[in-house]
Amino acid sequence: MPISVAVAGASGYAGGELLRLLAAHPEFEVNVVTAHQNAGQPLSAVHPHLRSLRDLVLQPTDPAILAEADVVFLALPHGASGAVTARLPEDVLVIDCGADHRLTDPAAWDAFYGGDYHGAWNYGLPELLLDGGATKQRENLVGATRIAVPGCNVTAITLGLAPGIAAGVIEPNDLVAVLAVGTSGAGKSLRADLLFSEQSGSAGAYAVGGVHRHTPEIVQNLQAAGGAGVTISFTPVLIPMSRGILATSTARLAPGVSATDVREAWEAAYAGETFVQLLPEGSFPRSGDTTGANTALIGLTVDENAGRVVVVSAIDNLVKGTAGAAIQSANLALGLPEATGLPQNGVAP
Ligand SMILES: NC(=O)C1=CN([C@@H]2O[C@H](COP(=O)(O)OP(=O)(O)OC[C@H]3O[C@@H](n4cnc5c(N)ncnc54)[C@H](OP(=O)(O)O)[C@@H]3O)[C@@H](O)[C@H]2O)C=CC1
Ligand SMILES: CC(=O)N[C@@H](CCC(=O)OP(=O)(O)O)C(=O)O
Repeated sequence: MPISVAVAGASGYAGGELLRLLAAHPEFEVNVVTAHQNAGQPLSAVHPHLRSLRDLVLQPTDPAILAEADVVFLALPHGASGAVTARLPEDVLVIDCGADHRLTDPAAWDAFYGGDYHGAWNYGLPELLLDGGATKQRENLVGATRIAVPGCNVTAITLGLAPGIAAGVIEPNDLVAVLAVGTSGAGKSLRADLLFSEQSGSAGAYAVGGVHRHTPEIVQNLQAAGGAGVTISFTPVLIPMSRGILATSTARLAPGVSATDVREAWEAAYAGETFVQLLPEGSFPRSGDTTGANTALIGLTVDENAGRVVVVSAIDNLVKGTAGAAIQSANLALGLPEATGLPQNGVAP
């Protein structure tokens, strides 16, 4: 018997990517898709690329409709999922791609989001190192019934820096990250600043100066990895590409640490991981190397003059940054092999 799945927010970018991956998953069957303004439309009207699901019709995002499924994926705007999740039965596995259940600190929620705080859920980043690398987050996901998927910028930076924090080879209090990000990260809703004529041929920083709402989530993750007193200055730069994130993160070397120690820390962190891969010294990923894949690629070196570690991490924001992480976490929660239905290979060019 296939596992019955519902996707809320199915007309958006994250919802569409969930559906593309779920349609290729051998254990899941998508039976319910919901939307807001597009409710009543055939799915094929908003996602003409999803041919195998063309007979589905978008329904209103009503918890009673979603509760018909065994597994519910939510891809709703921030603040919209809390009210829905409160009305879903305990025995339904719920995976929220929004921010509503990511933060453990209500004060951080108030400061960066505002509105009702709905509490933190199990965090959907299986490869996240915990407690100095003693364990990883995947162990907490087995059997979970409520999972909060990370923000995409958060995933790129966390996977890049956590090994150095966990191993104590970088200083946690002087982290800097600058990210080139694609426009699909902003969602599908109409915004004048995202028009083709505004974006094409130009790059611009946004949420500059420690105000991006992903900041407390990154700090939360790196503290969980073992860093005390984590501070990070993080600046996203919107560039003219539809998908992808390329994060360049740097950190001061801890005293007495060599370049060999650094590489060994990252190698140990990701040895055996299917979806997080460290590239050889001298190789750095391009965001396009991960397009369509649930893969994070990491390039690493030490800038000896500056005394800093430089980590370049690439993900597809809609796959490892959202929909892929959601399905990887669902696989773990349900006791399925973690990589089931998830592509390691991307598309190129
Ligand atoms: N895009 C990305 O790269 C990433 C997104 N996420 C998260 O995933 C979630 C969805 O993002 P994304 O797909 O980009 O956004 P989109 O704007 O593309 O899609 C939003 C979806 O939510 C529906 N919706 C809008 N308003 C409401 C409402 N009030 N109640 C119920 N449904 C509503 C929309 O329906 P309709 O179109 O019919 O109005 C649409 O299906 C967000 O929480 C986002 O932060 C997380 C990581 C990365
Ligand atoms: C281009 C752009 O606007 N990108 C978004 C990324 C959104 C994301 O990663 O996810 P959540 O919204 O779920 O946190 C941003 O920087 O806020």
